[in-house]
Amino acid sequence: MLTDPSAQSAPVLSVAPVAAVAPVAPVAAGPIVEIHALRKRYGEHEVLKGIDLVVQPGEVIAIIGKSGSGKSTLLRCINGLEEFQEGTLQVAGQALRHGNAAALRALRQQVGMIFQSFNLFPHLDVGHNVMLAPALVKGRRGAPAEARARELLERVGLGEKFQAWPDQLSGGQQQRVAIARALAMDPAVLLCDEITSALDPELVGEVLKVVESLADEGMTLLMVTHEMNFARKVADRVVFMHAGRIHEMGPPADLFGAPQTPELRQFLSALH
Ligand SMILES: Nc1ncnc2c1ncn2[C@@H]1O[C@H](COP(=O)(O)OP(=O)(O)OP(=O)(O)O)[C@@H](O)[C@H]1O
Repeated sequence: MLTDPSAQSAPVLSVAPVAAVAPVAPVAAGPIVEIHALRKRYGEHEVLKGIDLVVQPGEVIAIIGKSGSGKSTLLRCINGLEEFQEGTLQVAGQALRHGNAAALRALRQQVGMIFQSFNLFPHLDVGHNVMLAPALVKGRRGAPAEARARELLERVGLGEKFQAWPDQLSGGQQQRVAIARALAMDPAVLLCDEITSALDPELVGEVLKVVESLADEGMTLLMVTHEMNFARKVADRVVFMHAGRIHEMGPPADLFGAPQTPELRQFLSALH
C-alpha cells in the first residue's frame, strides 16, 4: 500500500472511474507569494540581500541570472527548505516561521517544487509516485486518489504510463511525472528550478510544453530557467538576479528588449 514506500513492487490497481476534472490552480484572493526584505546568509556569506517580490495568482515569473546569483536559494526559501535570517515570507497568506513545525508543514503543502533531477522513487510505479505524497500527507487513498493521479498523468501526456517504472521512461517523461507528482498536492504555486537542465536537448520541448499549458490554465509559477525563449514567450514578468539582489524586474519585452543595467546587458550578451 501507499503507506509503505519501501515496498519493492507496486500493488495491482483496479481501473477507477474517471473523476471530474479538478482545477490545477486553486482559487485564491490576494498575492500567492509575498516576500519583503528577505535576507539569507550562509555563515558570513550573505547570498540574498533584501529580496522584495509579490506574485499574484496566475502569474508566471521567470528568474534568470548568473550562476551563484541566488536564484535557487530564493526558491528554496519560498518552500521552506532554507531558513532566512531577516524579512518576511508568505505563501497563500500563510507566513513561514522556522522553528514552528506545523506552520512549516502547512506552508510546504501550498508549494510544489520540481528540481533539475527528477527524484522519482525507483521502487514505485509511476502511478504510485504520483499518489504517494497525497496519501501520506492528506490521507487520500482509494479510487478517488487513483482517478486524480490518472487525470494528472493524462494532463502531462503520460496517461498510458500509470503502471510503468521510472527507469522505463525517458528523462523528459520522468520530469513530466515529477510535475504530475507536484500537482497532486494541489499547490498554490509551483516552483521550477532549472527543470530542463539535465535533459537531452530533444527532450526539453516536451517538458516546456507541459509547463506552458499549466501557465495557460492559470497555475502560479516561479521558474528559474536558462531557456530565454521560453521566458520571453510564457513569463508575465522576468526577474533578473545579480549578486543576491533583484537587479531588474519587469515584462519580458522590457528586460530582453531594453535592459537598463550593464549587468543585465552583459548577462544577455554572454548568452549569444
Ligand atoms: N548550502 C550552502 N552552503 C553555503 N553556501 C551556499 C549553499 N548553497 C548555496 N550557497 C552559495 O550561495 C550562493 C547562491 O547560490 P544559488 O545556488 O542560490 O545560486 P544560483 O543563482 O541558483 O546558481 P546556479 O545557477 O549555479 O544554480 C552561491 O555563492 C553559493 O555558493
